[in-house]
Amino acid sequence: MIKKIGIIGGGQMAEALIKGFLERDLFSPKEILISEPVGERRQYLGEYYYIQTTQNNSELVNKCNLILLAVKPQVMGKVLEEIRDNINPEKHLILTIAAGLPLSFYEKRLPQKTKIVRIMPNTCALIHKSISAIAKGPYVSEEELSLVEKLFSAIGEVIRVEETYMDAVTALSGSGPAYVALFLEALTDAGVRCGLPRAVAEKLAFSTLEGTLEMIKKTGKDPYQIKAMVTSPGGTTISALEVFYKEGFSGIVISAIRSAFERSKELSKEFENK
Ligand SMILES: NC(=O)C1=CN([C@@H]2O[C@H](COP(=O)(O)OP(=O)(O)OC[C@H]3O[C@@H](n4cnc5c(N)ncnc54)[C@H](OP(=O)(O)O)[C@@H]3O)[C@@H](O)[C@H]2O)C=CC1
Ligand SMILES: O=C(O)[C@@H]1CCC=N1
Repeated sequence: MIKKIGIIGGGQMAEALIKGFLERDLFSPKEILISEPVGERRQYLGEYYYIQTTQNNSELVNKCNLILLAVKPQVMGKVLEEIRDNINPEKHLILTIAAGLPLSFYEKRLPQKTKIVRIMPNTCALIHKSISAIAKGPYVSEEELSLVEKLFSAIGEVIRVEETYMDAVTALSGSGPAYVALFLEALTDAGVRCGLPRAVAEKLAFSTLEGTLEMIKKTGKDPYQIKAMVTSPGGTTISALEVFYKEGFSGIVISAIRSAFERSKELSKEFENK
């Protein structure tokens, strides 16, 4: 059914997806066409992945029936204006990974009955460990949604959600790798503060995070139980936890993610008329 995928925007998420599609044999290089304005980047993508490249978005839409929009929300309005007249609702299935922009943003700018699926992956796509949430528009069939599920399985896990959850998904798992990286950085700095050489602190912090996640997965215990297992009466862990509780660690995490959630909602308003 899907003959060729056209990707608009050749940035880091697009590259992660291309890598996944090729590694899982979902497309051959000649079935992938990418549109990217920067010549150097186009050349890199073309030469490294042997895929076809263009700078012309409407030409890309004419040549492909599956279109993946991988540009920043700031330029999405302009891109939709460029491709609008080339979209055929019978032929095209549109996928978008842009943060914040609701399905209605695309519906307003594309021909009536265009089939659109909104997806929120994360950068762990680079190593096939993304979690991608997908939400479909009204004209997308079950078969088409299954196809999208299969495509995004190439870069990790896929979960179906209602569109109303997409801003929360973006705030939690879309932006999530940045929070985890920040926590790792803080753990490493803490080790350095306690006198460890940076390389040692980094190794301890990374392994601890990895081991804890693996242990939660393998034992089936929840984070509360794991925390209790580590916390000896009158010991070191409870001293640290006391500070986390006093300083409002969980409250900070919740407020930060709520802020990303609000920002995601704001984005659609900010770009509504662009
Ligand atoms: N980064 C992340 O972790 C995640 C990002 N997303 C979403 O994915 C989308 C892409 O993000 P990301 O890959 O990080 O961004 P990038 O900036 O890396 O990629 C976007 C690419 O689109 C190009 N571009 C700009 N204008 C046009 C145009 N008119 N036509 C074609 N291409 C164009 C940009 O070129 P130039 O550099 O010249 O502007 C750039 O190469 C965003 O909407 C983001 O919200 C979703 C989940 C996670
Ligand atoms: O920061 C952003 O807006 C994008 C969306 C999710 C991750 N990065």
